[in-house]
Amino acid sequence: MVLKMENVSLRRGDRWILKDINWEIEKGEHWVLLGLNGSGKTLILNLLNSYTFATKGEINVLGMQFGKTYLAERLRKQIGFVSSAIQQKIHEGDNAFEVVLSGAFASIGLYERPTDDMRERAIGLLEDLGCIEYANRNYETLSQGERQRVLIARALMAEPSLLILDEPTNGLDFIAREKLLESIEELAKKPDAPTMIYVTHHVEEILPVFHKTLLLKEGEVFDAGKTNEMMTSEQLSAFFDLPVDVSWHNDRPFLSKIEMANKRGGRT
Ligand SMILES: Nc1ncnc2c1ncn2[C@@H]1O[C@H](COP(=O)(O)OP(=O)(O)OP(=O)(O)O)[C@@H](O)[C@H]1O
Repeated sequence: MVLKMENVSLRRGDRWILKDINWEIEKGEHWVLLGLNGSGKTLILNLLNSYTFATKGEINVLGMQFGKTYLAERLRKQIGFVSSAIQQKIHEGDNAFEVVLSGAFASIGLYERPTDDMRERAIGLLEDLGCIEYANRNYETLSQGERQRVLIARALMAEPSLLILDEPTNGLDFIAREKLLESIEELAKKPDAPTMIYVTHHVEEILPVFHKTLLLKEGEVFDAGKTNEMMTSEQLSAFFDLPVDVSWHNDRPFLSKIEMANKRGGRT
């Protein structure tokens, strides 16, 4: 078991903004967390990041329970994060190599002296993610797509058991998005890959290696299970409260809205 959330709820004021979240992730699974804006995705990630604590319920990562402060540091190294929040914190002047190295210490910026093994690992990851040619460039000079690759390499430095990619294709053009998705797919297929959670609100970004999907709606689990069972026209029409049609191309789902005029004969 990699992650287990049991009846996790979060209250702010008199409102429950997460309600009874149950989610179990086994080793070797790759999951998508799909939800519309405001569905609670960031809240769940903040819980996993220990930025915030559950009002009710329990969270376990690799058998370690969250909320026990002495485990916070160890847990943080077990979970690799790629998110725009981290991107904004990267120090100006750090080059891509340094950004990747800092991942070994779960720090932003490099305060400790990296070992030769760490340097070698960082170079290997920069190569794997296709960013070795800009290893010496300052992070702030990189394009959005290049930055995301560097951040994924950084997140992998500490050899996490769980890697969370929070909307990694934000701000990427179509080509850059598809190229990044290709790299993520390659990464996920590796036998020593960490368990991955891909957080998105875009159905068409769901790669075939992400066999499991959790649908999050208004702070609650709408449904969770095999991706192909979640990605049906019927299921997603109920999820979005809107008649939609799911079609598959190259093992990836694509979503289109069903227009009222052809709704009668169009849906199966
Ligand atoms: N501190 C807070 N107090 C009250 N409500 C909050 C607080 N933090 C978040 N919320 C609410 O909880 C809901 C879920 O927010 P969250 O940011 O997790 O959504 P999200 O799924 O990440 O959306 P997006 O895709 O837009 O990033 C929203 O309605 C938000 O307004």
